[in-house]
Amino acid sequence: MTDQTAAPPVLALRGLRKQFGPKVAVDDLSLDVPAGTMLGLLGPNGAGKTTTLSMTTGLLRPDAGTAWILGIDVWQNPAAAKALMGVLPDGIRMLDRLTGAELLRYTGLLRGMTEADVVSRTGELLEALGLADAGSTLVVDYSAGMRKKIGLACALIHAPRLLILDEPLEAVDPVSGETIRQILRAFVNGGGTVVLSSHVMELVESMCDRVAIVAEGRLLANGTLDEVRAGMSLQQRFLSLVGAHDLGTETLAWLRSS
Ligand SMILES: Nc1ncnc2c1ncn2[C@@H]1O[C@H](COP(=O)(O)OP(=O)(O)OP(=O)(O)O)[C@@H](O)[C@H]1O
Repeated sequence: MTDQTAAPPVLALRGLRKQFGPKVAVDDLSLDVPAGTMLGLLGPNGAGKTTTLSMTTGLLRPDAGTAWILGIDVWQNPAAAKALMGVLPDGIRMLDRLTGAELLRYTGLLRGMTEADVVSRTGELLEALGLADAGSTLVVDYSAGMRKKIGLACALIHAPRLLILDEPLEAVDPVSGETIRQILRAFVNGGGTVVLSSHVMELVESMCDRVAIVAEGRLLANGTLDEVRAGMSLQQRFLSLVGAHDLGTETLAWLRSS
């Protein structure tokens, strides 16, 4: 692990804000992510996680504020900032008329990699992620979990400094999930930095050393896993911050058979 106190943050978000019509999706959000750490971004549905990550990765222009990757302003110098990061977006259409291998090749060449590196890394990534037999299958014919894995492979192929992953283990089977955990741990142990969003508390608790919790576009907690948990489980802490939704006894009473 790198010395987190001395090194400048790999990712710095400052005053990010985004409004859709009357809805403020992200409201004055600032956050630092130190080098060599894995941050779990948590929040209930509609909290603003995807909107935050989209503004961080150059996909969605903020109304105010900006994001810096290793000191480079994503919105002033997008090409340089994007070269440093690998991104697994949520719900963005891939070029799914390509095969898995073609998609990786296209991504690698677009990233300026040499042909030889693209070929060797494509083979390694397909093998590591259990997609070796599906390398010549069109991505449109992949299952949801396979699409997630090929998306992750695309994010990794150019060996970025920062990975930004929206729900990286969603729809992924347990065997592949463990492989992805190992890949991400090795990436962080090698000095890389990861920001991932998830709804799975056990995933965040077992993998992340830092946690940020957002609700209604605002940052409610941010720090090391132990700081944020404050002596509770992450689930308890999350519910105490976000507010548990307690169903009354009469709600959905018609579902009871007797
Ligand atoms: N393009 C858009 N147009 C209008 N409203 C949007 C748009 N994108 C997001 N929103 C709204 O902004 C809010 C935050 O959405 P966002 O997708 O960032 O939440 P999230 O935390 O990623 O949610 P989830 O966990 O359900 O994926 C929601 O109220 C959503 O309806």
